[in-house]
Amino acid sequence: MNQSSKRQMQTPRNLRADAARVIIAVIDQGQSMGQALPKAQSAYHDGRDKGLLAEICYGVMRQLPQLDTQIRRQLSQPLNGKKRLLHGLLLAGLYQLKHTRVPPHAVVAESVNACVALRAPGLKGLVNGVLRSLERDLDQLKSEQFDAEPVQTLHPGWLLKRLKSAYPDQWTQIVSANNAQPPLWLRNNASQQSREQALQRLAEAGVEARAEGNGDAILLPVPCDVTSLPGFNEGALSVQDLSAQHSAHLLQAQPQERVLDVCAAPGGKTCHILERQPELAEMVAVDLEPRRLERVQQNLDRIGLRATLHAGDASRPEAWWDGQRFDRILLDAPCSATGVIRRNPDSKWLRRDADIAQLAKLQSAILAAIWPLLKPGGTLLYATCSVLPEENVGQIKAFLKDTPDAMLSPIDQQDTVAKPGWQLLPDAQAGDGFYYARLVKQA
Ligand SMILES: C[S@@+](CC[C@H](N)C(=O)[O-])C[C@H]1O[C@@H](n2cnc3c(N)ncnc32)[C@H](O)[C@@H]1O
Repeated sequence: MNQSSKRQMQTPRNLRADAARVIIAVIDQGQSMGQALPKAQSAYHDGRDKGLLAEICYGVMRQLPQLDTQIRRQLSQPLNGKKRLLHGLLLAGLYQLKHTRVPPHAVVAESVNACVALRAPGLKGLVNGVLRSLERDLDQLKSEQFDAEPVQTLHPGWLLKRLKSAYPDQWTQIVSANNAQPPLWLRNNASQQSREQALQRLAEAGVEARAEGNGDAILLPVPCDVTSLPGFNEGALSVQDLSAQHSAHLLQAQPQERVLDVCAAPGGKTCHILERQPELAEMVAVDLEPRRLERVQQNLDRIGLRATLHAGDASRPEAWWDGQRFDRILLDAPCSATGVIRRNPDSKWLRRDADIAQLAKLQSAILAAIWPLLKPGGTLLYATCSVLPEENVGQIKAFLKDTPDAMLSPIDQQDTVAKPGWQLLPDAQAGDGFYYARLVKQA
């Protein structure tokens, strides 16, 4: 038995203590929620506990600077070193008081109990005192206006600067969409059922749902456990944001074509392309991370689809490419994910300004390395879930300038060589922030 299992046997399991550990792992140790949260959730069997743990941790990430400011004011000295987890516990406590329906007495009692699980029973009094004092001032805390813009807007200063410069008229809209809870979007599998049939089955199961746009997207206004939806386990439905669902429609794969999906994991777009065009000659999906590629296989298995998977670096195709060119390529490039902050609020605190130039460099290296894999006459769809021009319009403009056989295939009338691509901004009622540019190789 390892040290951490021994420790867990000696101390009672406490959901607030686990939330504190996840929060501190993200804000102090730079782990993503995607790494830290599933590990913590695996200790719970009840879906409601898993859900509450996720709600608290994601909520704290969304509201972090305001919660942090309001807690620090209560402390005569910061909780550092061995006491640091208690700071995470107070962040979780204040989030619950301000933003959830958990009764305040339960928030305080559970947080005080968590001190034992966090091996700090001597700090029960401090946690009790701070949370009770915050509870007394709750109305004032909820409506407080903060002088510092990063605290008021819940965004780091470097990102605000970039958003203001790129979107002088829309940045406040972007910021408020980033701070909202994202809607739950499903993708209907057109090879198994029509969207109308899907809506009928959902209605029969008592699930409120509506279709949006001309594609496969279905909006669930009330989030639920998707695995219990009719057809989900058989692959008739998948979870995928509305904006991400444009990729298969824009790529327009045809029967007997060879298609490459670069940077494919966890495979949402690979599966959608196959659902819309089941008669491909071959679908090849590549991702750098072998463990993430396992997720692609799991998604393919659930839906009953097949693809050839390679773990490899997209900027070095010589290591995995068999030399046969592709008719269509989807390049869903690694990016800042600034279009999906509402789904990954931890990214606001994990990313740094300097990452953007590094990412833009990687994107242009991948584009240049992948372009030779496209047949003459073939189509490459470049996609990111970023809203930053350096990764999107700037990237494609430079590529078109440097690549004589690359031509823009406009997505709409605004998509021109002077300002190539289609930039979607996050919308509280609709899709994530996304960018698409479609390029054709001259025959
Ligand atoms: C935005 S995600 C892709 C999402 C995916 N297309 C989907 O729809 O489910 C970006 C992916 O790029 C992968 N990646 C990052 N750098 C890479 C590289 N140099 N070569 C190949 N894949 C890379 C990451 O592992 C990650 O899975």
